[in-house]
Amino acid sequence: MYSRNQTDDRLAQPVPADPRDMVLRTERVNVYYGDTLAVQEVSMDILKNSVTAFIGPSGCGKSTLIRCFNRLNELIDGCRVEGKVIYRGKDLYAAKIDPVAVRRRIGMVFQKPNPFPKSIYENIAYGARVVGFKGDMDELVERSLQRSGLWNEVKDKLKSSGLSLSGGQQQRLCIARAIALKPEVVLMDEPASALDPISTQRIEELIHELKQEYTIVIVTHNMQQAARVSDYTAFFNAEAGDNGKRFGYLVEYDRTEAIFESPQQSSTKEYVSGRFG
Ligand SMILES: Nc1ncnc2c1ncn2[C@@H]1O[C@H](COP(=O)(O)OP(=O)(O)OP(=O)(O)O)[C@@H](O)[C@H]1O
Repeated sequence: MYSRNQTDDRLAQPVPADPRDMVLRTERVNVYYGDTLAVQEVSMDILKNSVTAFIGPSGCGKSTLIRCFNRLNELIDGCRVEGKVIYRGKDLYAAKIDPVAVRRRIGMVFQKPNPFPKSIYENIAYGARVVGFKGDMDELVERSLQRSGLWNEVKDKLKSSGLSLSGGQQQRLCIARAIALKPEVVLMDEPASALDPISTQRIEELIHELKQEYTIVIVTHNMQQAARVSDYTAFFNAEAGDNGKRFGYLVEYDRTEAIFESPQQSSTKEYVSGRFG
């Protein structure tokens, strides 16, 4: 499933041995906010049924890049993406591609749990109804809550508000909502950073289970978390351009073990050993 490859304009990095295992690819992606370059020339592949962690110092563009994978950046005024983002061989930004359909295939979980102000049941059912789900809704709700490890805690109060749950439960509800629509990819932007250690551990266990079925990309500030949950890790850094403004770029991308135990770049080594900055 994995090899390491280098071409002229790419860093040595994980590439799938079988092309069918490549879910997402960026080709020389630049992202701008207005005239300001935020992320420069990122070319990378995301491999199927794996967890890929994005790590790096604040402001290096991790969240900006992950939002390219489901076209969420275009909801931000003035944000512009250059280069190509390819999903399953198709250009995600082609004119004929519907961004809503993209977000159905490539779901997202955010740092702050954001359940709808509706019942636990409706948090799952609402989105399914909007996309025209015609199957057994009770079964879909139960299955999604089972998959996110929340069912036993909420099965007797499905009519209660999603907002009545604890932060960790709310985040698992958001994960249940994301997977109910059967995406292929789940993007997670610091999904546990607002949670206590026990809830964090549950989310990490869940990520581990979910990768059997889904491809997961996770932004995390927590290096131990990246080391625990991910198969591959991409380290980003930021530097100042000629105009003095900082932009982020991909420094090194490899199996997580290699990034933490034998990084090739000195800045990666400094970052993962905590001697950064
Ligand atoms: N909505 C926005 N409008 C303008 N600039 C933005 C916006 N979002 C991010 N930026 C800028 O883009 C750069 C990258 O930010 P981003 O949030 O992607 O980095 P990050 O690595 O995820 O940071 P953190 O770890 O602090 O969350 C930063 O300079 C940031 O100020």
